[in-house]
Amino acid sequence: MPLREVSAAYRLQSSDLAGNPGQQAAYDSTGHCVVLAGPGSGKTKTLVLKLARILAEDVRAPRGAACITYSQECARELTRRLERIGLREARNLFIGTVHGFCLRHLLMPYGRLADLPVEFPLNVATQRQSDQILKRVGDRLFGTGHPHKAIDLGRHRRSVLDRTTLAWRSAEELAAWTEAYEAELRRDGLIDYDDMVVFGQRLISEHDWVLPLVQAKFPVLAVDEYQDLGVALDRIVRRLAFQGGVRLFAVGDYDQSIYGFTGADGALLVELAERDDVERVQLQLNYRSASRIISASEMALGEARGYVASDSKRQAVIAFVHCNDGLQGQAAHAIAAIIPEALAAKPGRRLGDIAILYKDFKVGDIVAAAAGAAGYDYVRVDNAAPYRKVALTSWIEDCAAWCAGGWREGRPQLRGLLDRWLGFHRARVPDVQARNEARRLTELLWSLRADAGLARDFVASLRARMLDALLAAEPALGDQREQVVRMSAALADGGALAELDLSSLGGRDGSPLHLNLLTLHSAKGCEYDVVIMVGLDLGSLPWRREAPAKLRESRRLFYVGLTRARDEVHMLYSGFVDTPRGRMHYGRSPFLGELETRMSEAGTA
Ligand SMILES: Nc1ncnc2c1ncn2[C@@H]1O[C@H](COP(=O)(O)OP(=O)(O)OP(=O)(O)O)[C@@H](O)[C@H]1O
Repeated sequence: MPLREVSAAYRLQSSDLAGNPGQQAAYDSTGHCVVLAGPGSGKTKTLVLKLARILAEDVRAPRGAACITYSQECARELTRRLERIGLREARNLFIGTVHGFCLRHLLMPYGRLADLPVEFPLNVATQRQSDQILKRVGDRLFGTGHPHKAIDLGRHRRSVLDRTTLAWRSAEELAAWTEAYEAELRRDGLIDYDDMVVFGQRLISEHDWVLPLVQAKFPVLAVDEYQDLGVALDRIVRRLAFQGGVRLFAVGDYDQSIYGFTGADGALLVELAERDDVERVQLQLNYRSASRIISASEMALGEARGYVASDSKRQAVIAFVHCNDGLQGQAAHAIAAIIPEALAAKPGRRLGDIAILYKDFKVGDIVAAAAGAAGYDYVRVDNAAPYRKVALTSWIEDCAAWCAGGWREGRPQLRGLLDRWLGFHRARVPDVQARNEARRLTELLWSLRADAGLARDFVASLRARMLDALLAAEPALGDQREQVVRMSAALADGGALAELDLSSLGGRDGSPLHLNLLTLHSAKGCEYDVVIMVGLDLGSLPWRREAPAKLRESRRLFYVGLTRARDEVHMLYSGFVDTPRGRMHYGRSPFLGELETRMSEAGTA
């Protein structure tokens, strides 16, 4: 794409980098480059602009770039940021999760040619199917009520890729459980989510012929949030970059590594950056947070990183708030006192600038009930949300945003919606069919434009007229279909989102009018003026008697929460937790005590 086609927004944003030597060095890099930097330092911004530059200057269509990140949420944020500077997902620009990349760009095109032990076309198990098989097999092997946990099986499976090693056999029962589970999946002709990455990795590692094919299509690979992407992706990246001639641009932050429990290992990022053939760039400036929040977050982490605020004069609120009536009281205080005050504190501040963060969906239920009772519209991202954000549900939400008025200003862009639609098809769609599908979808979306109306009618029309046919024809979308069905159920009479209107469905991601309720894990990569963390009690964050590695990860989770804030952080606690054995007065989170002491020693309390 010639540079002139890249937007004025690109030129404007890239000129920002000139004031920051680290960002500029990464932007000017010509070989493999890894950017290591703290929160709010502009890693993602640099990655987005660098990608635009590479596509404008170094790579010519039909060749392009693959941009991989941790979650669907992060992928969507990248898509949005790229769209803002005039780039959208296309045949030669993949933006998505590692699972999506492995499925669409490794297994679907090349899997048949390798002797992988799976059936084609690929049939992906729904979450429910894989949960059921896992339980059945576990009960058969170890008896009902056995102590082994699915989460441990998942971690073992993801972190030990070579099954001939001692490391695999060292957890004998988990290994046996995995093998029996996988055998049962295969008998049903299924693969699961983790299989996509494991088989993608095998394809890349064991078949030299795949490398030039991937390199021909994607001579550039960009990775965001590298610290959370795990062992399999790390192997894929190294093989493509150092043996396959693919140019790598990766960004990440070891201190924000919070997925060790799934098998991710932040040290892989650090090792990658230390290679002689990789240019390592370190960024020190934080554009997001006021300087008191930056120094408090380093104190919370217990490591001096020397990060500096881009604007040293900004004021911050850092509050430790004791609510003596438990989580309900914390949620009520956040809603009734903190939010109205925060809204009044800055002209133009809206609900979308505020987030309440918590450990898990059970706390989310309590917070959501309080927000709902106060009449606040909110968007909730946790395991109890009515449906999970997967590529298809995100696409439906974006179509809703377009139909609810976004079409007037091209937000999101119609072309991007059409390209994503074509990307859901198993095989590359022939040009004639692609044009036909694009026309049909354009006509459909055009006819569904409305400034008002219920989201349920919109989703029903989209499904009936195009989506359900695709879902029936593409077994690889099995797990995504489940989420679409859950979305419809939530929008139906009596469902959790029964009254949702079209624009609210479209605004379920980053809407300025919705309060954000998220788990600490899902808040990664996000930023808000005001961050309210609830449930900061010992026995919750952290658990009591966590092993040292787990405790370090909990501390990093707390750090991630703090560093989402631009102006205000409110940390709520009660000094006790309610457990199945009753109320336990373990005290507040030790992270709070340490932070308060360090802040008062430093004179910043
Ligand atoms: N050179 C710059 N000049 C002005 N603002 C910038 C610059 N670089 C980044 N920013 C702004 O800083 C904020 C944080 O940027 P970004 O989200 O890219 O950081 P990050 O390092 O990816 O953060 P995190 O790791 O916490 O997700 C954004 O609002 C971004 O627009």
